[in-house]
Amino acid sequence: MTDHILLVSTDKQARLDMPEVLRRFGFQVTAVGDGSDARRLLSSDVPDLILLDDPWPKDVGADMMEAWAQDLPILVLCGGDGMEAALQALRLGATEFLAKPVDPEELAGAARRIIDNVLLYRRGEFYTSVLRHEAPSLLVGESALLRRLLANLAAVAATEATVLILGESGVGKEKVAQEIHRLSPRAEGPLVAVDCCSLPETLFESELFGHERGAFTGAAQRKPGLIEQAKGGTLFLDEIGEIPVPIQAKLLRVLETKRFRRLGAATDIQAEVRIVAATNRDLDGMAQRGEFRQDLLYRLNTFVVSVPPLRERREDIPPLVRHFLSHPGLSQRIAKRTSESAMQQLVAYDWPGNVRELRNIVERAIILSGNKLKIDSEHLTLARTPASAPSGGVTLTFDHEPSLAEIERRYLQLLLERHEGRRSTVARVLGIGERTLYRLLADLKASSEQDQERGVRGEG
Ligand SMILES: Nc1ncnc2c1ncn2[C@@H]1O[C@H](COP(=O)(O)OP(=O)(O)OP(=O)(O)O)[C@@H](O)[C@H]1O
Repeated sequence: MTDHILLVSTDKQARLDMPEVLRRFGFQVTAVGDGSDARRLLSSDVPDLILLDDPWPKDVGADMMEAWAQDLPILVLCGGDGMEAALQALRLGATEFLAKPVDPEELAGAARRIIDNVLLYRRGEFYTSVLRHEAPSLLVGESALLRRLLANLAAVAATEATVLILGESGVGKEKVAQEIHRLSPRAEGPLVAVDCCSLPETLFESELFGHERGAFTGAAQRKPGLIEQAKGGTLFLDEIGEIPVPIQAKLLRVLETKRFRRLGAATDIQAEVRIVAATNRDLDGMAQRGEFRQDLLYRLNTFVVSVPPLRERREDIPPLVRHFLSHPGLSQRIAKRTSESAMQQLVAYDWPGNVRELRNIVERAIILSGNKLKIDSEHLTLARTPASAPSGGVTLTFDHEPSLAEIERRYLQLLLERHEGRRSTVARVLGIGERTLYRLLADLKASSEQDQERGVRGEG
């Protein structure tokens, strides 16, 4: 197929001669004398290259050049004293320039090279995107809801839009963030995940934005923050509802201006990141109570992805079970299957702890079934559904006089089991914030690692 060049030149003689020369090298050329003719032609036909002759027409402004350069390669021909024009053209996105007078062969050679390069680049882009999309999704499942979710993810991944992921605890919000990153043009860059719940409030700012040397006592070195570490990639802010209000204002500035400042710095830095955030909290309610900035919420709401709870997409349960059974970390390298009745039980269960709970149950069943190939109902330790779960009293029994710390630990374990690890619910029952609960859980984890006795011995 003949490659098509659009020549834009105010020089009438050039509009006659140059197409003649280029045609000899196998190009098809259309010549126009001003920007409006060029625009008209571009609205109906897409050339492979724009050849822009200096001095270019008065009605070809910077905006027009930039718009052209977005879609098409531009080769600029500049006069002996036209260096300034050439540089400006390059700044606006032109691909290359040649100084006049141009040797016909050199001109044809440059045009051919540029067109071929663009084609190669576009092919590369196409196949990369095909491969990326054809690689199995990180999100396992076959339900219509999940397929719709994946289609939304693919659409938003291609853009730079900020995404807010909503959903119950354990539903797969972090997996969704990973999938957005994987499908995005930033996939080669880093994905930096920040658990806003676990970052102590005092460290939050310096961790996120970094600090200069001497910014505060103990800041012996300049330290880039997580935003900088995510440069060229994606910054995933998990549990964004936990961000302290003063930091929310600074984060809003990053979203609005793409700029931020290290602690103790005098100048701004460009934030070259795409931000994806997630929460299981009701940010609207928080905003109404003044716990979350309305303007930040407004910014985050640009594109909202809601991940449905597992009980609303039960078709995903069998493929997820198979996925976890074949997970090398979990399967102990035995290809296990579930009995029909076990699978039926799993599909019928309500999964208040969502996919995380399913994963835990499968993990436990793998262990409990020992060397048996088949996982049966007896290996499933499904909790009582919330409807049948005790809602009121609690009895903790000890075979000795417990310390206060022991009682606290046991009670936390009980509540976690009862509420399927849903931190927000447990925090509400205890009347504390999720951040405080997180700290208690970290202590619990540390002490239960030392404690060989597992599980809850007493309950109401
Ligand atoms: N569709 C899925 N396919 C495969 N694994 C999944 C899927 N959804 C969730 N998981 C797995 O379930 C577990 C919980 O998922 P994840 O951590 O993404 O949930 P979350 O919604 O971010 O939880 P939280 O609200 O507690 O932060 C992880 O082990 C994750 O790999």
